[in-house]
Amino acid sequence: MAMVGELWSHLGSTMGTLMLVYTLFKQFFPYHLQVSFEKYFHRIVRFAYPYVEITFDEFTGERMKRSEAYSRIKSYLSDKSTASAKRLKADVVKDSQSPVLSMDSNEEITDEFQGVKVWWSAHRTLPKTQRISWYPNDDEKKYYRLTVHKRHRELITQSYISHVMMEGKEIETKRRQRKLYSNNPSQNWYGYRRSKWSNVLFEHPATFDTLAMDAKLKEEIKNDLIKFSKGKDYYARIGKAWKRGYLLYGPPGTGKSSMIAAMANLLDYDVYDLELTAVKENTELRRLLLDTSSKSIIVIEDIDCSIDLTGQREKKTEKDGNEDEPSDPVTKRVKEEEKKESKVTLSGLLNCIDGLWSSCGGERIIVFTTNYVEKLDPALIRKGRMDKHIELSYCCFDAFKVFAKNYLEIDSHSLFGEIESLLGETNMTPADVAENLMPKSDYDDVETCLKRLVEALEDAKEEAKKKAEDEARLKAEKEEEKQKQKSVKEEKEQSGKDDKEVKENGVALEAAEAKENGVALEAAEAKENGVAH
Ligand SMILES: Nc1ncnc2c1ncn2[C@@H]1O[C@H](COP(=O)(O)OP(=O)(O)OP(=O)(O)O)[C@@H](O)[C@H]1O
Ligand SMILES: [Mg+2]
Repeated sequence: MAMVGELWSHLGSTMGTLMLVYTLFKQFFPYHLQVSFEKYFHRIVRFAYPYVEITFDEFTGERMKRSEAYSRIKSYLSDKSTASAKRLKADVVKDSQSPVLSMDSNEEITDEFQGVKVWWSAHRTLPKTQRISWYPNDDEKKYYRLTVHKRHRELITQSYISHVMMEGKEIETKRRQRKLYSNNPSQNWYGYRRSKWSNVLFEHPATFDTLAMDAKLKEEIKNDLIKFSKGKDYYARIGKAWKRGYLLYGPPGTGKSSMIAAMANLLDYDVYDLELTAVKENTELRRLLLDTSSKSIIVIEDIDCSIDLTGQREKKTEKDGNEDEPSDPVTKRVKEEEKKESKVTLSGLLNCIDGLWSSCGGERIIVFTTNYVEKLDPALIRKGRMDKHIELSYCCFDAFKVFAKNYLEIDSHSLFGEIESLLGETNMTPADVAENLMPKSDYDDVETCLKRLVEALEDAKEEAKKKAEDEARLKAEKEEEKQKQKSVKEEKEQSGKDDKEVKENGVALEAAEAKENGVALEAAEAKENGVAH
């Protein structure tokens, strides 16, 4: 690859002559003549200049999002510039060891495509007003410029640029260190850091080989993921956004987070760990998701704790709020505003998962985890949103064998039979099985570790039995208490009935007596009247 100095030799004698005229004119003519000459000179140069220039800015769009084209060109050129550019910049670090080199500002290199020569240069423009600051200037603009002869315009715009983008992406993918992102609170989104996500290198060692679970289920999940990652054309053909949702549920310590790490390692994806409680509202959530890259897994852990799924939490906060309601109307208003602000609603989340926004930006996997699947709103986990529901449960014998292989490097042992039947009788999480199997000192051999597990399983079985007995006793006591209360109630009702009868009888007696008395009185009166006549 030749240096860009060659570019000028291609401009030919016309440009050379023009430059010479310009220099002479500037030296020998007075200033007021220079000004009007310069105007015409630039027009002539533009007319005679036989090249097309294309600029690629580092940031584009209203939201000043980093341009993907810029990063791809950077990767593409870094390969080329390592061999030819004189000033290089070491800015990205791969495998924490080898720095990745790229072309420094104002450096230029040439490239060749189908026999056509093109020139690339890196630029940086500084703001007009300089200010003293510790931080890099926000107004600083970086860009690459591609220069090519006019007659190759079509080839360059139609084929060369796509070739650069594709190669650049491939180099990026090969080189990139996978990252684990976590969302920043929105007050940190602007200003110097200007980032919605913070990241660290993703170095979780879990893989599907180290994941202890049912072998058939494991294979099924792996195939599902691989099929998804290769499904670009398929998804385009059936008219679906290229994304897939997984719901991982099960008790604590059954490997939900480990499975997410294994998924990322299998597919070579980044992980975005989205903390929903730090997101104030639906629009913020949308912005966060728009700012994720393709080939990524977006994770919302413990989804049941992160969002008001049923409306109950909302009611609860309102009730709580009433308890210490401020009397001052201004504070009350501020509190109300705050309450209104900190809300990501279920519908907002659903919209982000499979609304129109969700299709922006290429392949993505969304994973929700929960310990309580029954608490989740069916709308959230219906197929199409969470396409695959995976239950991670207590350790089975298949899962134990994976641990035995990984932790103790054994495929069989005389204690395996006993362990298998104990695992069938009692519930122990993979996390607990792993902890018991792990050698605790250099003196712990295979036998010791397996025996420790057997003991732990027996203890767990005993405990579970005791717990079941206690529960049964408690249930029986409760039942007895209920029966007692029932019979007391019945007795009371009975005695109430008796009282009523007594009362009713009393009233009837009184009525009969009154009647009798009334009749006697009337007879006496009639008699008296008769005597008088
Ligand atoms: N299925 C498994 N395979 C391999 N290791 C496991 C498995 N389950 C648990 N572990 C081990 O137990 C530890 C805890 O597992 P993990 O964090 O994946 O559980 P979890 O299901 O995400 O739990 P929680 O619901 O509390 O978040 C991990 O460090 C891992 O080593
Ligand atoms: Mg977890």
